[in-house]
Amino acid sequence: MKGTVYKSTGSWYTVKTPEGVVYECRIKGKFRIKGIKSTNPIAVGDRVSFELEEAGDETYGVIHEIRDRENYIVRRSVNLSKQVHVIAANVDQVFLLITLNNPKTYTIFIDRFLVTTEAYDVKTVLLFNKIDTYNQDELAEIRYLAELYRKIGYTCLGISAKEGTHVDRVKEMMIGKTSMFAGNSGVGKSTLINAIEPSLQLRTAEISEMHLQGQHTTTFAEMFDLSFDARIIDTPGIKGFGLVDMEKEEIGDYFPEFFALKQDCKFNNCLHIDEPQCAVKKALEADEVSWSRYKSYLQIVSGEEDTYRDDEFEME
Ligand SMILES: Nc1nc2c(ncn2[C@@H]2O[C@H](COP(=O)(O)OP(=O)(O)OP(=O)(O)O)[C@@H](O)[C@H]2O)c(=O)[nH]1
Ligand SMILES: [Zn+2]
Repeated sequence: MKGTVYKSTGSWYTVKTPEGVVYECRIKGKFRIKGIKSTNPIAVGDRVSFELEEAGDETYGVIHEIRDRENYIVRRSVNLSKQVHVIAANVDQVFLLITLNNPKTYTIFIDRFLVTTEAYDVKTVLLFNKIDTYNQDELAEIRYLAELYRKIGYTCLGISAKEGTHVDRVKEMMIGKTSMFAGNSGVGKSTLINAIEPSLQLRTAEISEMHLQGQHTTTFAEMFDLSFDARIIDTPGIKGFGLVDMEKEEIGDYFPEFFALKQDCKFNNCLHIDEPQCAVKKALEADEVSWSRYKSYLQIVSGEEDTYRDDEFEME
């Protein structure tokens, strides 16, 4: 039998067949996924094959095969330095929620996020939320940012999760796909998800209670079917994604507008910093590449940790 993993608790996996039948499954033997060392062999979103087994009067599935992943997103493991935790696999798109204030989303945060999703090969849509609260100047700033990222190739949309503005357009983009929602705490992820599917009560309250107690309980991702042929993967408490070891030379490739110019740089391993005849620097001087993007790039290449970085990229 074949199915998709909707939930995992570590030892049990909830698997749903294409017909919509749900089975609790275990794993048989060891699974090694090429190229990564992860604490969990199977993640939410994985497509698996399993066989049913009987134990007394209980029936459960035994997973014996996992299909190649289209992509996957990881979080660095806090305790085991080289190991990562796979948050989700086979993600069609991530919606990154951005607000100008309450809370402020920094462009370095957006750019770091986009580098990670580019590296994971996951499509990202930028949603500028809370447009109902902005004055003319702030709206102009949103328009400027949206234009900047649109030019690079990212879909951008201004929304109000609270008032429902453009929520229909977000829903349209979700049809037939598996989506995730990310962004700083307080940008409106839960409000948006509730506007998209009011019947879906996500674990928001549960998480804030956890915060109050100051516990760092491991929270697991979970996939939900929505009422309009769409799926979401809910990952409580995750604002951004962790990135596994990336070479300096690689980072520029995850800035699509830099990557497009790279072939015109004199050196094919150009870091676009001090090298002569660099096409990216030339484009920068000509205002064809954004300075704010370039600044983010320099910061990421230098390995500088911003003060808020670890918070942003780990579990809360
Ligand atoms: N005015 C306005 N307020 C909004 C909008 N979206 C969310 N909010 C408010 O912003 C606050 C935070 O929203 P949440 O949906 O809890 O944010 P979140 O991203 O889920 O936050 P975490 O659970 O901490 O990650 C709430 O008070 C919401 O009512 C919006 O479009 N306009
Ligand atoms: Zn260059």
